[in-house]
Amino acid sequence: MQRVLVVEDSKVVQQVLRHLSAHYLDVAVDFAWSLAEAKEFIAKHHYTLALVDLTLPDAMNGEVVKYTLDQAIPTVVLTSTIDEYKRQQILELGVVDYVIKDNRDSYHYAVKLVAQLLRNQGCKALIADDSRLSRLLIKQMLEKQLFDVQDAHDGEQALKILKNDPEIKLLLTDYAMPTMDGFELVKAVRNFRGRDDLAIIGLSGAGKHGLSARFIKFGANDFLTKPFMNEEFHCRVLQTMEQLSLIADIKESAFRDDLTNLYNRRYFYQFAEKRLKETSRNNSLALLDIDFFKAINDKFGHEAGDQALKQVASLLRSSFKDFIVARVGGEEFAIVLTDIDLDQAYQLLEAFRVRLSKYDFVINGDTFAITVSIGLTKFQNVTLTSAMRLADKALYQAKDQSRDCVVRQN
Ligand SMILES: Nc1nc2c(ncn2[C@@H]2O[C@H](COP(=O)(O)OP(=O)(O)OP(=O)(O)O)[C@@H](O)[C@H]2O)c(=O)[nH]1
Repeated sequence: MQRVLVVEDSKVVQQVLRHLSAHYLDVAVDFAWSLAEAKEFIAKHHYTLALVDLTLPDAMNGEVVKYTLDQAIPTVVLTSTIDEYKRQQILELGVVDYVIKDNRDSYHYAVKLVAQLLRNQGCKALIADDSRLSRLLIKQMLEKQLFDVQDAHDGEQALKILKNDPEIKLLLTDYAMPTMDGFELVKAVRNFRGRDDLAIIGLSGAGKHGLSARFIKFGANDFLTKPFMNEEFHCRVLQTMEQLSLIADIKESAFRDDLTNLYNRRYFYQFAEKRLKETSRNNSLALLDIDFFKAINDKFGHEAGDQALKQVASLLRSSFKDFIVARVGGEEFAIVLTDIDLDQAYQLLEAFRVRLSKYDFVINGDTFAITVSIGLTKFQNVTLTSAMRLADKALYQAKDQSRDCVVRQN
């Protein structure tokens, strides 16, 4: 579990940071007023990151920063003033970055920076550069941002690594390299990894006019000229990764059902088509429909009906953790059960049906029961249309029989 420590002695600033953390950080956050209190927290918990004020009543000269770094906690510094000397001092300590507290937006920036760093943790990055020293320096800078970093000494090696590891999310590539230069690499990579799936930042020495535009035209997300300042590097990488995260969030929410947060119909159809192409896998498809749902709406109100749908979704999610569950209609759900045979799928669905029928739905003080009818069919070597037709036919048979049952069609 990720955990963040914030150390700040101003009541007002701490309040603002609490508010922003609750909004942007989906992890446990502890707030300390002083170095002494920070030490107590650190003795009790493991922290992924610290956001600390440089000057505290019991640590006037940045001792808190030295302490968090000594404890191997990546640290972002908050400071009210900065001059070149102080900037050098802070950076030499080895902090991730510093934020100047000169307006309300700086707190916003600081918390969003922490949020992106948390997302970077465990995220894979690749450096392609023929200079060993350059690779080493960039590696250190990326590791400060919590990336898991690999490196390649030329374009060909980088391409091979990228082909074998779809989890790499960031590529930093130099322009001039033997065997395959940065442009060729970017062009080749874009054939199989899109801009919103892999971020690419082009790098090159100063004075190479026009390289930045060409890098971007070939498919890079951004460009940096060497030598770059620490702050510029961090800002560019963070902004690029933030864009990638935003696109991933938008894509994710486009595939989710608003009410239940299960996958929606659109996602289900895309996923199901993909799964059907993997002909060697043993799959089943189930369509599940709540019985007499209209009566629940009529008796307890539409709002209670919504709550009931949410609870059914939550039971489905916990019972079919290893499988894809989607809400495909008002009170209709689809499940693709992968890598198990039809008999095993039947047993799982039957167990769910019994579990649900015994569950007490308590909504606004009313307690009621819900049952479901389920149609099941094999999901292999068929078209999606015919599998859906078969599952639907089985579902109608279940409704015709007695409801509250599972019917399968081979
Ligand atoms: N509260 C709520 N109701 C919904 C939602 N989507 C669909 N419904 C209701 O679900 C009900 C479905 O009714 P029917 O198709 O007649 O089915 P049923 O009452 O479940 O009967 P059987 O399926 O035959 O057992 C309708 O009253 C819809 O208004 C929703 O998002 N929220």
